[in-house]
Amino acid sequence: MSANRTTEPSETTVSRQDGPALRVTGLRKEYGPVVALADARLALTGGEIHALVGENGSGKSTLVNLVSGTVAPTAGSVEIAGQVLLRNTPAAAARLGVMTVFQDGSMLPELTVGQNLYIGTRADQRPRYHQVDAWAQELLETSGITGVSSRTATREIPPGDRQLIEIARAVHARPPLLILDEATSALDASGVDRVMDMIVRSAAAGSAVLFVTHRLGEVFRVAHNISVLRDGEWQSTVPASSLSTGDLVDLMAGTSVGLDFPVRPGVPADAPVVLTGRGLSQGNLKDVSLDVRAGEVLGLAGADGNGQGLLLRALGANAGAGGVLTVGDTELRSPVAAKAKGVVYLSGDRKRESLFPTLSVLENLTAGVLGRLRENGLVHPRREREHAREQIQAFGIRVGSPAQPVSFLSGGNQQKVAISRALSDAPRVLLVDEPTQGVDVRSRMDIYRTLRAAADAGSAVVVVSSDAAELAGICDRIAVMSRGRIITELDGPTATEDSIVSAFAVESEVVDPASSAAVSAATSGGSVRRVLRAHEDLFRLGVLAVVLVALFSYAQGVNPSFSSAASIYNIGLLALPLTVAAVAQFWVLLVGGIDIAVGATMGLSLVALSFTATSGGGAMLAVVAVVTVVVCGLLVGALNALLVEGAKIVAVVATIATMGIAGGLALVLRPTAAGLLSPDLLTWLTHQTGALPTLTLVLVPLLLVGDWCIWRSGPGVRLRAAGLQPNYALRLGIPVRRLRVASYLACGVTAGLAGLVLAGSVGTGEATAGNDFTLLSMAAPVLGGASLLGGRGCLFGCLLGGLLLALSNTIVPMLGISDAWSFMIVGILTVVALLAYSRGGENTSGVRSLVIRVLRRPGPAGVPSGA
Ligand SMILES: Nc1ncnc2c1ncn2[C@@H]1O[C@H](COP(=O)(O)OP(=O)(O)OP(=O)(O)O)[C@@H](O)[C@H]1O
Repeated sequence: MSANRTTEPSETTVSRQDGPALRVTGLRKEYGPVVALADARLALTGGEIHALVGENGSGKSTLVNLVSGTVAPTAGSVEIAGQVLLRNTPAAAARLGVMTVFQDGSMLPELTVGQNLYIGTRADQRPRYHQVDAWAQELLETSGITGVSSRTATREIPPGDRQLIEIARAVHARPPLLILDEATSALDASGVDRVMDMIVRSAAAGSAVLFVTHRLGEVFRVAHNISVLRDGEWQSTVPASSLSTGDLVDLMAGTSVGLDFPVRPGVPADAPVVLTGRGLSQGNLKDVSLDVRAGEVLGLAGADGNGQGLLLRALGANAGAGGVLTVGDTELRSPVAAKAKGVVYLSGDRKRESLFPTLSVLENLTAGVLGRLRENGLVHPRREREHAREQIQAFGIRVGSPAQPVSFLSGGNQQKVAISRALSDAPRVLLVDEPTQGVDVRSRMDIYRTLRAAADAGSAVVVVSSDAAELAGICDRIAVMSRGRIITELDGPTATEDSIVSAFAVESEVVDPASSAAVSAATSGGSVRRVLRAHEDLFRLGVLAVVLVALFSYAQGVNPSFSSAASIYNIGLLALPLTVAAVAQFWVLLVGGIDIAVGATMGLSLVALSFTATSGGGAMLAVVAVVTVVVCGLLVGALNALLVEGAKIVAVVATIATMGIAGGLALVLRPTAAGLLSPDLLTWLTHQTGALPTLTLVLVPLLLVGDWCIWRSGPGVRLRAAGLQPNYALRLGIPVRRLRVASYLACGVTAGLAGLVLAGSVGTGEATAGNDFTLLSMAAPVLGGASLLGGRGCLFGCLLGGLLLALSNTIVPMLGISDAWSFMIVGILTVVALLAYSRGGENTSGVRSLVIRVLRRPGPAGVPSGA
């Protein structure tokens, strides 16, 4: 990664337009009693780089969200390139020319880099989908990102590279208004250089750039003008050249702020070693040995992705790391053992690993010290509140109420909650990754003082930071890493930002730029595992196919006539309605929904057919039958969509209600089975070609074409994105709600068609005939690889899942055991699939996801600020 430190702001790069690229007037946003932004005003012209600064919680991200259309203002207006933003949606803002890189990113980990670039680019600027990889690779290369392949799964690349790619995507679009909200927070010096370079080039090309950051050095490097917010109120807009850093910090804080690093008393020569690592290895972390002593602050420095993060995790006894880690005489083999010995690890991935986003600020603050807050065996609410209040005061956490969900806090305030919790248990060793990411200057100083105080009180503190100045300011000792090894150690008090950077820059010149991705990928296992992860969905299908073949062979061993044409045909007939019901369920699972009413819809359709399709033949009968089930399915689907997306009722609850309504209506119409269906219809539905039902032969190509559309087309990727991360998808202008409504309708229609297929074997209007499919319609797609969290699986998997269930249903009687076993087998198979597919990744399909799904409210939740 080439460093470029010559990006000076220059008035000559500003090409002024007639009107402003952005004009914000009287903008106000209230969240209940919290006034996040009051009467904000701002104006930017094309070619201008405008920094927006303020302390944590001052309203910067709120302003960004309002201009980007992700939240609606309480009052005021946003004008982009002369046009008022009338609809508060990201798509509307994007149409007016806004491109935003959000504080917490919007790259979907489950998609490839190329797919992410594709869905984040305006329709008129992206290629046809089959050219996506080549187009994305070129975009990466022209942006100077050379170590990353467009085909790599985004989850495999480190956060810094993700951030760079996202910025490159936004800059490449040459938008009239480019917004970067703390877009450099995960970047090291060389990454920051590139971003500064991109910003300057973007402005030179005519974009107005609104740049939000806590790194004031970056502000003075590129900004022409600076606007300051304090406590949600606009303070002033001034030319960058008229202020010093100190003036700006004072303006942000509203008071004079000391910017001196805390005094380092020095670590006594006889300070005991509290944590020892020997031969620590994991992926690209190579055989590192290290002693950490009581009372010292040890920094781990290096270019992004050279093993610092892995070493810090290994020191916290992260699972999978090789080597020996000891505290005193005790060897630590797990994070739990480490925690018991006072070794506390605080991840840099705040959102996923450091906080409980749905719990309140109070619960997050007290989670680590509940033992101390007990009285008579129970946690005492008053002591809990007091502890939370003390921490809020000590760390200056800006919070409406301690009962607020922590995800509603601004990014910097969330970081303070995480740090405060890590410190509240007086750890023997504190391991912190990026302690001040997203934190304002004043709070940064508070955190430095707190870390120093912890060390002075006898704790050992190990810090990874991409900010070399920070390490130089607070560390007693700095271990510099390159390519997974410690290459040198610097004495903290005499080390400077420059000496640290040059120590690893010398080595970095020969570092393979792809190594950062490689090091990151190493956190999740070796190359075989990586290949498996990359083709995980295919792998699941393969496993399922093997299980099917094994079951079939077993059954044939027990009963040789099992492979006869008649037997295969019967299994096919059994699997058909199951597969179509599974496909119905799959549509909603794909976008993160669930439909309990699939079985009831099938029953209702069957009953309706018993009124409309009892006689006649030819094309007319076919049309009547299809129209009947489609209308039934549409009605149920529309009701589901209305309740889930309109009334915002949790999907499980809403569709249970729909199940009751559809099932009840079917019973009212046919209290007992009656109304024989037309013999012609039954003949069509059960027609045989070779050893298979003809409908199976029709279905298979349809499923394959459907899978091609889902996995290999632009709309398919956008649909999956809506299921994988609705909040991110929404920001990228994907109409998540519309897609969900469409999915419920598609689910209803397909469930109606499943009812028609079922009619072939039932033959009469039996209201309860679909009941078994309530569970089976969920089990089959899950067995076929679908995720209960959305965005995963395929239609062909539904077929294999349906076949497996049909096969197990057929085999049970052969074993001479009760039919009741088939229900248990379905349950057991589903749980096994959920457990087998469950993993600790970024979008799991495991038991955890089922719990989340059941508890989750529908619709993309309000995008948490800075979450
Ligand atoms: N969805 C929400 N519900 C309730 N309060 C919110 C919500 N989003 C933001 N806030 C509050 O609005 C205020 C401003 O938050 P905002 O995220 O805009 O601050 P910020 O200046 O971007 O801070 P940081 O630098 O820490 O990211 C904060 O007090 C925050 O708690």
